[in-house]
Amino acid sequence: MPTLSRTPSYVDIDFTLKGQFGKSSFRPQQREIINAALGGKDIFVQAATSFGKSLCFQLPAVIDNGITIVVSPLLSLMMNQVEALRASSINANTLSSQISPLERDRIYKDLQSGHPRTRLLYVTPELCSQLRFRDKLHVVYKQHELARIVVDEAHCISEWGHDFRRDFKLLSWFRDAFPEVPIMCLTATANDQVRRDVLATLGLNKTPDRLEIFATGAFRPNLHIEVRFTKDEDDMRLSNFVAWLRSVYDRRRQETRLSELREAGERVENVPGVIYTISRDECESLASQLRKEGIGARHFHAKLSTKEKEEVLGNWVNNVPGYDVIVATTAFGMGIDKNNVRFVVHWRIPKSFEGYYQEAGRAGRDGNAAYCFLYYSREDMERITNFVSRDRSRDSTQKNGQARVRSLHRLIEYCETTNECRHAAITSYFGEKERPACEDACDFHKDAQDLQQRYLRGLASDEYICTQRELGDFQVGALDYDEYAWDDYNH
Ligand SMILES: Nc1ncnc2c1ncn2[C@@H]1O[C@H](COP(=O)(O)OP(=O)(O)OP(=O)(O)O)[C@@H](O)[C@H]1O
Repeated sequence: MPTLSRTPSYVDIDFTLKGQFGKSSFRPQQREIINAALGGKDIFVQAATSFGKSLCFQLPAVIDNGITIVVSPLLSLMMNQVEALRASSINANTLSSQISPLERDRIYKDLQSGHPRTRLLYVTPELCSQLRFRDKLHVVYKQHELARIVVDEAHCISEWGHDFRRDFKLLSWFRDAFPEVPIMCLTATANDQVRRDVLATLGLNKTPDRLEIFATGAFRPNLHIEVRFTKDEDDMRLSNFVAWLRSVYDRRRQETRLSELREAGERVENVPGVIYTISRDECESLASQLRKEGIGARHFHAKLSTKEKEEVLGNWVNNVPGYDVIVATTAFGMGIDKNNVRFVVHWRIPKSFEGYYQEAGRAGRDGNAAYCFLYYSREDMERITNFVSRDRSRDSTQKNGQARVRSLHRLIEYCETTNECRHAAITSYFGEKERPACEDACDFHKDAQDLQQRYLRGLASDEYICTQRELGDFQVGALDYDEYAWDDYNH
């Protein structure tokens, strides 16, 4: 059996952090995770969005001998990470449908050499099942150069997870084929059941003394979380959102703030944000309505060409005027790492609790205050429930179907609850016992009475919903969901 040459203990990880990644210090727990990885442990990391999980495998990959294989569900996520690593002069590549045949051959030759120059290779789970790729990994393994397998967004392995993907289950092959090669898996959104399932599927639970679990909790104290109530008959979303954004602009126009902005070379309207909608049509029409209100909004969904997507994303990331707000479907999500996103708005209730929090987690990655609103109506709740039930019977496994329905029910419950801290509801959903120190970072803590009144005034009554349900008003189709907004995945 090939044994891997592990990194010597005198390696200075602070030096690599500064020199190669340009960061001055580790965030809490990153050092411990990286040291455990360098010690050859299997690792499960569950940490909040924007924690800095990527560094936990990228830094060891730079230090360790050999190549690190990173399995990732999304093309956009891979491309972003590869670009960022290359910008730090790290030899990173991706083997995906996005690269040219020439580039692909070059990478396969690199693997075939047994001593690849590539330090991090990003691949899809689908590729990991292909014989050609597996054969090349065996060559590398025999040369003791397979340093680590990383499974990013590891909740996709579990049928109990909201984003289950069948090909992730087949990753169990890695432990069987390369028993000594350490495996690291990372996620922001796993409850206990998902975690157990991930560890069992990857075979990590069979060797508990090799395994270290790091769970830092889901609480993001800088996110101000609110649910805003509305109904079809008196839909206030647009006026409410525009009024809120204008009030933010007005605050930025006040004298002291304005001079600070001038000094920083920032525009008043450069308040970057994302609005999540569910249908492509709504995504386009809302962006256009916002432009009519003088807001620099652009739409983003799975049906845009790669060139269009790159243009919208690039201009938004670079704070170009006219690209302040992205109106997107879920095609825009994981892997978006813009640090000054000041708000994430859910225009309608999303399909799952985990999806909601993952998307909200795009906000405030610089640690400064950011706002997360979810516009909730009972009519949407009915529509999305019908949609998820249909989806369940169509293409998911029985377990996964149940898990999705349960996740949506918990999200509905969360929206309809007015007597509890939002952050506490979220961390409790992810199985955490400790109450987060929210202070006033949610609608309940800001003004519980106002929340209760908005709830009573804002929603359609149960009787009305019952009648409309009987009339068949909430059947799937009424909203034209961007079902495979997920078609960004590399199927
Ligand atoms: N020690 C550090 N010092 C400064 N910035 C850091 C540090 N570690 C990570 N970051 C930055 O934090 C941001 C978030 O990191 P990363 O994308 O790895 O988050 P994540 O934990 O994967 O979050 P998500 O699950 O939301 O994608 C990145 O811009 C990254 O460069």
